[in-house]
Amino acid sequence: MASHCAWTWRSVPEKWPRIDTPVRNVVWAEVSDSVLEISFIARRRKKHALSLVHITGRIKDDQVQLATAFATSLLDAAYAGKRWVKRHRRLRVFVNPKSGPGASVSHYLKRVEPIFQAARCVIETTFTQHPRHAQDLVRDLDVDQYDAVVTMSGDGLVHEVVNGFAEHALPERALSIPIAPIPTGSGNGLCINLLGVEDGYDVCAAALNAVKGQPLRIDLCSITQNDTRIYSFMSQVVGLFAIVDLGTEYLRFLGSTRFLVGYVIEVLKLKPCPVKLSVQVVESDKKRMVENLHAYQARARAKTSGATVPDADTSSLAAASTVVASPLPDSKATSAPASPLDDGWITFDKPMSYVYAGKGPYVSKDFMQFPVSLPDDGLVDVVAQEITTRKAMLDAMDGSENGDSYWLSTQHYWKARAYRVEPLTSKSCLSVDGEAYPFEPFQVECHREMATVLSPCGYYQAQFDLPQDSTSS
Ligand SMILES: Nc1ncnc2c1ncn2[C@@H]1O[C@H](COP(=O)(O)OP(=O)(O)OP(=O)(O)O)[C@@H](O)[C@H]1O
Repeated sequence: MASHCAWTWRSVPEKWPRIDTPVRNVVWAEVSDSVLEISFIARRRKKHALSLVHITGRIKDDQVQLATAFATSLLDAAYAGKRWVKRHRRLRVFVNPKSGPGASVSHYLKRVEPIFQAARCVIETTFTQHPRHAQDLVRDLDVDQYDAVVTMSGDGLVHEVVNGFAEHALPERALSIPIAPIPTGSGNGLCINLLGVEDGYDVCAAALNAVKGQPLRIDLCSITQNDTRIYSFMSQVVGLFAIVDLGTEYLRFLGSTRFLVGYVIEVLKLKPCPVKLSVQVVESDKKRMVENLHAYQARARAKTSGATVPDADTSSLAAASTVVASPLPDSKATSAPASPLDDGWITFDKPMSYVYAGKGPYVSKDFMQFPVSLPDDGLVDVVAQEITTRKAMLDAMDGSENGDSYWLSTQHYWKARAYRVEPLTSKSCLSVDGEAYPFEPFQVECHREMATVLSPCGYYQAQFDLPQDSTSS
C-alpha cells in the first residue's frame, strides 16, 4: 500500500478539495450498515493546523464486500509500522484548565477528544482541580488498566505524572507506562522535542501521537534536597532563567512570548546568580558532543527506517555513563563538598547569570538550551552562563531557537553524571521542569531510561550542526 493516500472529488473541486495525508494519519476505517466511514488527521489547506476529517459514504449493495475489504486493509496499514500499534488504546487523560493561556478545556472537547473517539480509544478523563491533582491520582493508578497517560497541559503536568509514578507502590511498572503530552501550556518543551518545532504546538498532532506513538525510554534526573527527592524529566534552573520561568505568571496570557518578555526584563537587571556549582563532568568538548549527537541521530533514523543498525549504543558517552537503569535508584547525594578532580568533579567559580541543566534540546519553541541532549545517554547536560554584558545577553536572543548560544565562549556546557548547587544567599529561586522548589542546596543525578514517553519517530526532533567554519569551540 502506498504511504500516502488521497481522496478526490473531481466533479465539484471547490467544495470538495483534494486532501493528502499519510496512511499513518488514518485513525479509523470501517463499513457499518452499508456506510463506509474513514477518519483521519489532515490539513484542510496547506498552511492550516492539523484537524480531524471524517468522510462517510453509502455503499451500493453489490460493493459492500469490496468496500469492507478496502476499509480492513486501510486500517491494517494505518496501524502497521516498524512496530505494530495496538488499536483501542486505553488512555488516562488529565487536562489542566489553568495551563498556558487557559484554552485547554475547549481544545480538548473540540479537537482532541473527537480524535480519541474516532480512533475508538477507551478514555478516562480528569480535568485537574488544583496543583498536584494529577500527581495524587497517578500515585494510585491501576497500572494494568491503561496503555498511556495523556497530559493536556504544559510541562508542569508531565512533571506531576513523573513524580506520581515515582511515588507509586509499583514505581518501575508505573514509569513504564508511556506519557503522551498534548501542548496547551506556555513552554511545552517535551511536545516540541517529541513532535518537532512545526507540530510541537499542534494539539491534533499530539493527539495522534497518543493514539499511534511508539514508546521511547528517556532518562530522568533525581534532585535531592534535604531529605526529599523529586524527579525531573526536563530542566533544573537557578538564576536568570528561573526568575523568567517563575516570575512571569502575570504574563501568562502571552503564551510562550511571556518568556521572551521576562528575559529582556531580567537582562536589563543583570543580577548575578548567587551559587556555587560543582559538576561531575563526563564530556566538555563542544564539537565532540555535536559529533556524538549526529552519530546517535543517524543510528536512530536508521532504526526507524528499518535499516540494519548495531544493537548496542557504543558511543563513547554512553559507554562512559555508569549510572545503572533501575527504577528508583539509591541516591548518591552527599552533603560533603565536592573535592576537585575527585571522580571527575569540578567546581565552577566564575560569576554566573544562570545555571540551566536538563534533558531534551528545546525548553520552549524559541529556546534550544540543550542542543546536544540525547534522550537516553544517562547524562544530564549542564550549562553555566558567565556574567557578560547586557548587549551580549540581548544579542544571544538572536538564534536562541537554533541553539546558537551553545557556541558562546562565555557559555560553559558539560555532559555530567551529576552536579550540585549550593546557594550563597537565601533570596532567589529554583525551577524544576517549570515548577517552583525551595532555593536550598540540591544535588542532581541522572538515571538512564527511567521513564517512557510516546514518540512518532523514536528520537528527539531537533537539528543542530557544527558551525559552517567549524573553528569555534
Ligand atoms: N485546576 C488547577 N488550578 C490551578 N493550578 C493547576 C490546576 N491544575 C494543575 N495546576 C497547576 O498548573 C501549573 C501550570 O501547569 P502547566 O505546566 O501545565 O502549564 P504552563 O505553566 O502554562 O506550561 P509550561 O510548564 O509548559 O510552561 C502546574 O503547576 C500544575 O500543578
